[in-house]
Amino acid sequence: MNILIKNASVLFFTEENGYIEETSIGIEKGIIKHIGKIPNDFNYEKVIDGKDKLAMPGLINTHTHLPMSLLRNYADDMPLWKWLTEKVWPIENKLTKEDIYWGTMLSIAELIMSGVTCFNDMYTFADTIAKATASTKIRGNISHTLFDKTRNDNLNFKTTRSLYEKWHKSNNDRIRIFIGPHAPYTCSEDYLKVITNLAKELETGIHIHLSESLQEIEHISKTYGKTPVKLLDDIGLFDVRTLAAHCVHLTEEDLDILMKKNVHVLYNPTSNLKLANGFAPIDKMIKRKINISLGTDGSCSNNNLNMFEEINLAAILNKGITKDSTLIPAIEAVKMATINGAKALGIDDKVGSIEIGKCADIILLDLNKPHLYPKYNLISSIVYSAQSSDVDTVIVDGNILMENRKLTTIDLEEVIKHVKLSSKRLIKQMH
Ligand SMILES: CSC[C@H]1O[C@@H](n2cnc3c(O)ncnc32)[C@H](O)[C@@H]1O
Ligand SMILES: [Zn+2]
Repeated sequence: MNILIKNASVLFFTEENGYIEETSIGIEKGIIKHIGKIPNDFNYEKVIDGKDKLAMPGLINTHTHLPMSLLRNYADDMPLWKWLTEKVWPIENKLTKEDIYWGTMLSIAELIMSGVTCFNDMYTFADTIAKATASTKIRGNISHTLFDKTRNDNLNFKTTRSLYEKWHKSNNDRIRIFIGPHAPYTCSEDYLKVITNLAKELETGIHIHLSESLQEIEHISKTYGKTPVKLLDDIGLFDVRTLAAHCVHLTEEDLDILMKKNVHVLYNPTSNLKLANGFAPIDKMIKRKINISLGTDGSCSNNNLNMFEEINLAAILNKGITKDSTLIPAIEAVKMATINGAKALGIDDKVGSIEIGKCADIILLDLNKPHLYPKYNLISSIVYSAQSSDVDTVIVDGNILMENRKLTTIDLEEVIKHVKLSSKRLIKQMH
């Protein structure tokens, strides 16, 4: 369906900055074909009135565990290791394929309703996650989590290979498959080497948790006599595109390695705070021009998938930590949630900004809200004042997934019905 977004305030990026311009966007076969003057012969089936609307690139949530919304508010106020081993892993062992499906559907509904057009996920039953992604038409980068210590996985990579063959670049290239080793403390050195070779063979990337807690640093130092970053570098893992979630505890040498090897850091401020892991050295990463994108982590450690909260937190938290009010400027926080995520995933030629030739992954915010007046600076409005419920319309690949806050590809009542059944059964099984 061709769409005309007429006279909206539109957010554009420049290399160093960004600006807002009142203009129109013509979308043809899922692609942004026109910006500004729309040619008279442009045929469209749908007009979206841009009055009091801000059009911006869809948000990219670069670190999720979608099925974990089933575990929302199940395990709180605990440190990471206790949280994983005493609460999360025992209940995850009880999850069925159906639970995974409905938990994922619940998360995708939440993502779309809060302006996310693309996610980067890591979980088991990834084939089921891919099915939910395909049916809802959201864009998703998916990895099947691999462990060979602590928990056992299929060490022959059968699941990862078949996931890749079935889904990589499918659904008009909305779905891509990465390899997902869980972390340096749950995967052995040899296993990580084989994983690196698999990523090279499949020409895809790696999504991993890295240097998240002090306990991880101590454990890896005791086992290998080096930091987790140095361990992965020595293995050669960074020779393939690496998306590293958290990166809270880093030495200067670690930071230099991440910079040299173009590792993409997935920054999860809420999760880092809630699991009491600390503050990632974002200022030092910025100085080294390391690409930083934002993520929520799963809904059991956040406990929502609201990227507006992460944008706000990224901007204000780092000012407080460094006592430098210029760090991170509003536009930089917005880029972390959009174009930087696209760069991490290697799809910045397709999405992440509103430009002619890119896919139409666009969201519209309703500006006619008390907390968004006056409109002195709409980039500041996004970062310091907007709420996820201001998202009115969501377009992915030219498909309208939400209009006037109504989901078009998800029956939310049905999803909630199944989530209630799954959560009741799970809690019974745990007692
Ligand atoms: C079974 S697939 C993914 C695996 O990762 C666990 N997980 C979720 N959040 C975190 C985190 O912040 N650090 C480490 N591991 C995490 C999740 O519970 C799953 O077991
Ligand atoms: Zn995680």
